[in-house]
Amino acid sequence: KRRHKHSDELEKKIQNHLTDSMKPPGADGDIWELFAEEGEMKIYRKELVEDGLICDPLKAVHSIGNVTAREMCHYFWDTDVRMEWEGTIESFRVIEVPEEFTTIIYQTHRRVWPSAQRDCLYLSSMVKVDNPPSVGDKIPHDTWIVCNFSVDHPEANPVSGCVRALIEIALICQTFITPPKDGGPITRDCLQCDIIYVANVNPGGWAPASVLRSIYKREYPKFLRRFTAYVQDKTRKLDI
Ligand SMILES: CCCCCc1ccc(-c2ccc(S(=O)(=O)CCO)cc2)cc1CCc1ccccn1
Repeated sequence: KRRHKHSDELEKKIQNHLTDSMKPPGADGDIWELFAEEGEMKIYRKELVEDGLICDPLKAVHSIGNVTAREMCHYFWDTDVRMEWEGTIESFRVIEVPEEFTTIIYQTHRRVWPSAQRDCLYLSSMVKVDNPPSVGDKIPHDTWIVCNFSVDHPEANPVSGCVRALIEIALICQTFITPPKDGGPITRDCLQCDIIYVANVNPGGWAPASVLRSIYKREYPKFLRRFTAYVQDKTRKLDI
């Protein structure tokens, strides 16, 4: 059961995301504010201040065609392509690979004046979910999750001057297949991928509420637009 130091914590977090994060916003009686909407993409936030720090939880739901849940999670998890879609990190290093689809990453984010620069040290794991809860009456073909959460590590060797931000993030993707009416083969056009992205970021130290909230308001929609477009582009049939 315990494959590495963080196995138990990882399992618990994945279970929590599958029960809590997969509920549509508002189902849990919580009041989510819809703050960005573009087509199928809807981004919700809550205002949360902990110890005087802005820790606004974020939840985004999206649905895109022509890709599978595994492709979405692979490109989100795979550090080989991280800098191709991530716009806010200045540098990152894979510190340790505890097991095949689990890495421990140290990354620094671009500094946002007047706040101090932030860094993150987190475990990132990609897992296929066996018995997913089905949302509504659609039956998913498969469900994948990437779970990123802050951990400690002796070899982080942090950049001096950085304030350590703490993150709890998950990308949960489900593939839905609509076979062609004429009984023909299943192609990419039969695929739909439903996406849930939840992010809880504690900035780790003081930053003006107005600065933080404007960063989140700008960066999350940009990230979801850019990342989903990136995966659709990487998986598109090669133009012959
Ligand atoms: C003064 C700035 C304080 C916040 C700095 C901060 C901290 C953490 C994060 C962040 C955001 C997404 C992830 S991830 O989804 O796991 C992907 C891998 O990188 C991990 C970390 C970002 C940012 C910078 C602000 C910001 C907010 C949203 C989106 C992008 N940038």
